[in-house]
Amino acid sequence: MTRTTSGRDPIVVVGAALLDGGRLLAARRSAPADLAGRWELPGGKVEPGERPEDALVRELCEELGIDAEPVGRVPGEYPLRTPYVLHVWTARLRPGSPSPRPLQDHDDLRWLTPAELWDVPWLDQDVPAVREIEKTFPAEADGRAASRSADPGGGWAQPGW
Ligand SMILES: Nc1nc2c([nH]c(=O)n2[C@H]2C[C@H](O)[C@@H](COP(=O)(O)OP(=O)(O)OP(=O)(O)O)O2)c(=O)[nH]1
Repeated sequence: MTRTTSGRDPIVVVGAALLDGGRLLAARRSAPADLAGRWELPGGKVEPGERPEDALVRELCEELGIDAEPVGRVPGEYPLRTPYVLHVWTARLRPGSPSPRPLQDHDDLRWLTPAELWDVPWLDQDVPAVREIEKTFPAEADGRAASRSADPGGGWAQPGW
């Protein structure tokens, strides 16, 4: 899946905060060598003319074999290596979807509870995005409601978290 953009426009990589039962899916990269062994949000590059939500669904199907539904955009734009920037979307499994499997780009998957969120070595560039996800992780899932700063006015829905 190779593509270019004209000029110096950034290329958007969509990453999924895939949530199920109050847990977040983390994926361990198997390639390239400089990223292998570190954990990321599954997803990939948006094709020219493709809607980010569609890219997310496509990438999650290709990489994990799942049928996912985007829920909403996590605030922020996170710089990766030039010319890429990471946009994060919350997502959930559609009813009847297979469970995720590491079909390409990854060699391990973990469902993380809020308490386990920092148990994996995330890619350095993903840490700010994971911090943003953490703000709206379901408070009821770990009993730390008072310490969280969910932003119901932020414009992204959280059903199913
Ligand atoms: N999907 C994803 N990629 C990330 C994250 N953090 C990060 O630095 N990247 C980098 C790795 C890659 O250089 C680039 C996205 O590559 P990719 O391999 O996931 O995307 P893709 O499937 O569309 O790529 P391709 O191999 O088909 O060309 O962004 C992340 O959290 N999720």
